[in-house]
Amino acid sequence: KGLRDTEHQRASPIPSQFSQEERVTMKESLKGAIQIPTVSFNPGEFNTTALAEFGEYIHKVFPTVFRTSFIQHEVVGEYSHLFTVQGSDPSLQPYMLLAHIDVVPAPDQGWEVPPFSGLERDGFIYGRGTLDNKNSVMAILQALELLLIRNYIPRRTFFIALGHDEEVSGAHGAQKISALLQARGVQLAFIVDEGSFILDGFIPSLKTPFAMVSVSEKGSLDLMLEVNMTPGHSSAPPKETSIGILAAAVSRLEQTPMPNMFGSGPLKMTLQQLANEFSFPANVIFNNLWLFWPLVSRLMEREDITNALVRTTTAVTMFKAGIKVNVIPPVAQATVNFRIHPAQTVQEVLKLAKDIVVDDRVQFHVLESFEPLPVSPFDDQALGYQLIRQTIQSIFPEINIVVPGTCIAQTDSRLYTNLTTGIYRFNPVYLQPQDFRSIHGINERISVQAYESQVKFIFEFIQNADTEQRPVSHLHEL
Ligand SMILES: CCCCCCCCCCCCCCCCCC(=O)N[C@@H](Cc1ccccc1)C(=O)O
Ligand SMILES: [Zn+2]
Ligand SMILES: [Zn+2]
Repeated sequence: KGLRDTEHQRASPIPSQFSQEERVTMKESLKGAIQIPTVSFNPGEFNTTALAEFGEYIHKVFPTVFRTSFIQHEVVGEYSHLFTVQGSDPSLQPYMLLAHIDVVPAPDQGWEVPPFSGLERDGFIYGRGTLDNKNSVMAILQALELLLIRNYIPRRTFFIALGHDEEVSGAHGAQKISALLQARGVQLAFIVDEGSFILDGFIPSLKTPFAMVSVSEKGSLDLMLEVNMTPGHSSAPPKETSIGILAAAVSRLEQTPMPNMFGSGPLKMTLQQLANEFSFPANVIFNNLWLFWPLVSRLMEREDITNALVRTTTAVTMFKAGIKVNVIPPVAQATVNFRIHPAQTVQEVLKLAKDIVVDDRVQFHVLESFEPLPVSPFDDQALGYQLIRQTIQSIFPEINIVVPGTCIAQTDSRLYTNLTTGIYRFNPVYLQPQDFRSIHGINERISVQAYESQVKFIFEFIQNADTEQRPVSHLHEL
């Protein structure tokens, strides 16, 4: 089901066709963005020189955006950017496009080309940020630049928010932009952010790619486990040390997965909507989840990515202990990162963790926590969701299916729940499992053609958001 334009729409939308010169310019602009190492290392620890340079760079490559009278540009939290694109029709509720300009570190080791070179090879642009998330930063501004050059004047106001510290929490960027807009009394129809893709090859029995728009997002709990014991000489050790006790505790956590929550949250809906895309007999199984759910829930546990969709995951990420080879260690500390399933809460996961460890000598310290995000509407009336569907249909006509999903990581959009209930996480880019591993990994890359499609998608999306919408019963009628 989807939305269809009415006769009130613009007489002729501007076609998403770009000249050869524009196509070369847009890919070169992306390469230039990749070459600026806007790395976030730790909360509050960024490459500020690169972030400042990035601010100057976007002025240089998108001059029309910066000189257009109905666009207001503000720098927030020193390095984040907020654009207000004032529409001509104040009766239409504004929306917001999100992306982030920072990237995770990328040591050269293992890369085919240096990670901040932005080199093009065999039709791909390589580098840190090509998928996460400078592709979106640049595609949003590029699409707007091209629309403005074609004298487009939007009807619906929209915001573009580019955070500079998403990779380390968003506290200085997204959170400040969110507070600023709230103080201005802004309420948004919807937000579109990173967090999902057109997925290809993630489910073995599903051969056709499908678009998954994440309508929810997992929460998180960072727990520090600590054991304190009396130090002493290693020549006469006690039966148990702080390291041994803590190692046993984290091992119990690793060996005892959190409960499988299949059936709660959006996953069941995702699979039901995908059911007819599977070949026999998987199509029968997914069409009859009421009968086969025990089998499906076990199948989902087999792969790490699908396992992350059915439960709260447990990852032991840091371990610190010991001060000298012949000293019984006084303290041992370990950090565990839980990603919380949308049907659970931080408190429930904390209790489950304590019930698994059951050792009074282990202290629990909550470092950071964030509840899972509520499910955004994805029905016929959900403007943001339907605009994404409509634009997918136009730019990727080969994609027959768009499904609601859950983002297994966290995005800046979680900091904007005060402004809207419609938060959609979707990048209009094909993603295969090896591409997924390149995000925060090595050899992150995007094809030139995929980047062009992303620009086209946003170019059409902005125009689609300006058309009057009314529900229609079937997507293929569009
Ligand atoms: C039935 C469908 C099965 C297919 C499922 C396939 C799922 C693959 C989707 C890939 C999604 C990739 C999402 C990328 C976004 C990454 C965002 C990110 O890394 N965020 C950080 C944010 C953060 C949070 C807290 C502290 C520091 C940073 C994260 O760690 O979550
Ligand atoms: Zn990202
Ligand atoms: Zn990331």
